[in-house]
Amino acid sequence: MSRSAHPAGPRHGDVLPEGHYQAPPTDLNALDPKVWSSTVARDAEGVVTVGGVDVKRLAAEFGTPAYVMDEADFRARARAWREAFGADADVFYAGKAFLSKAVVRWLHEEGLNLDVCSPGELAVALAAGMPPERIALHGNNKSVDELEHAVKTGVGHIVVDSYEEIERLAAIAGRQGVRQRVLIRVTVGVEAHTHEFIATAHEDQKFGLSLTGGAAAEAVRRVLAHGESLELRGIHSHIGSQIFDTAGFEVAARRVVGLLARIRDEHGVELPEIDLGGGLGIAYTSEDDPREPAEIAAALAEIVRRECAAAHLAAPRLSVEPGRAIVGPTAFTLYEVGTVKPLEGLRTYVSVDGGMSDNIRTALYDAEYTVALVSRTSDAGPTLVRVVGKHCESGDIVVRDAFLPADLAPGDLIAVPATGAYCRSMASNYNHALKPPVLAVRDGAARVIVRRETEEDLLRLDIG
Ligand SMILES: Cc1ncc(COP(=O)(O)O)c(C=O)c1O
Ligand SMILES: N[C@@H](CCCC[NH3+])C(=O)O
Repeated sequence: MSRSAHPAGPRHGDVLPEGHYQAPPTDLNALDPKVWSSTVARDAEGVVTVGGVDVKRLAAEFGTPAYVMDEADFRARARAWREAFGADADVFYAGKAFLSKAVVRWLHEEGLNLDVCSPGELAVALAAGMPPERIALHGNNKSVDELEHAVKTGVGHIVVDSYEEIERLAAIAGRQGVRQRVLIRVTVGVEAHTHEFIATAHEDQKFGLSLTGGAAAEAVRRVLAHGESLELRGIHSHIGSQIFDTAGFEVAARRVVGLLARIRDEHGVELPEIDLGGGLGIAYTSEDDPREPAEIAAALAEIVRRECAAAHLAAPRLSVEPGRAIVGPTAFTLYEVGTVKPLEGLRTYVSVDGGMSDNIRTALYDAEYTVALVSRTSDAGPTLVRVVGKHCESGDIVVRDAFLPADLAPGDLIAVPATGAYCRSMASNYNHALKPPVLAVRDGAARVIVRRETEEDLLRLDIG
């Protein structure tokens, strides 16, 4: 995802390096099904509809900016993951990607489990009725209070991430008279980003206990030593984000299974579970080619089966934690165009009524998005645009370089697809922006599942 040709991006009229920047689309009115959710279409007037509701109606009724979530698409993706992994594996949706009570209910109904990584996420999960035993708790610095609450709640398992946490949790479970199920998060020395992975390069980060450095083995000893209050169920690894192939998972699985074999040899215990985490990629632009859940599930199951057979271990139960791959493609962000500022010889700056407060990923990760005019079609030719927000930052960019029709005008509605993951969940109140609502659309009806913030919401926290 590097942009080496021009640090500032392409200029209008540039010959763009092939495969590096998004090329001008042949049809600006077309909506690539790779990046738009499955019910998105244009009606006879050319207005984009989702779940049978047109975006002009959504904007009129609920205002902009708004995250628009395609409920049928979300459910279908969740179900596809569940079915792909089958009865011998568990799918834990990673709530950090996006969580709300409605989403928890959909997940529950579709038979998925939930990974939470904070007391806030746990509260939403419980408020929406997710059975505690189907919740896993993550985090690299869980407080005593958080652990006490999680154990009391009866969460299915806790993924421990440090020696301190093992000692704290053992004491807490002991006091509560329960035997808490735990997985140990290990650092497998694999850093995976899209097509590449760099073995051993990922030791230097805050998550997990190092396999190569021996910390993982020591954590195993410590958890087993607390056998009365802690039940060691398995090993957890998570290798990165927006990954398109399974090569990194293959290395991770081999190393995790290697640890399982050592645990059997040293402690005489065969652990029944391994969790390979999340990180599977989605299409943000037409150039991305994610793999289907069935293909990923088959590949991961085969990797684990092969590695276990080689180590003469019975294959443990596998779990995965996809977040982005389920929720990312299910939503787009709907904006109204406020200003259109052509910069001669460069590009046209299109200002929308949101920005880095509703999508920080472009500024934070140099993430790539695409954009479309959705309130009408246009026969005008493509013009190179940068979609920017209304914040006091020159880095307040939503879509760095894309093409929109040259007749784009204030009042038009544009939408950025694939914003279901890590956009609302990472939204901020910078410049006292009000976080946009999340709308769920299905079968011709739209409803608010997370309401728009109000100035009263902001002022309520401000104790003058
Ligand atoms: C432990 C863990 N599990 C699951 C996920 C979900 O990742 P993604 O949304 O990329 O699938 C993350 C986030 O990267 C994570 O840290
Ligand atoms: N938040 C990141 C990924 C990190 C997820 C949590 N470990 C993103 O938007 O891509």
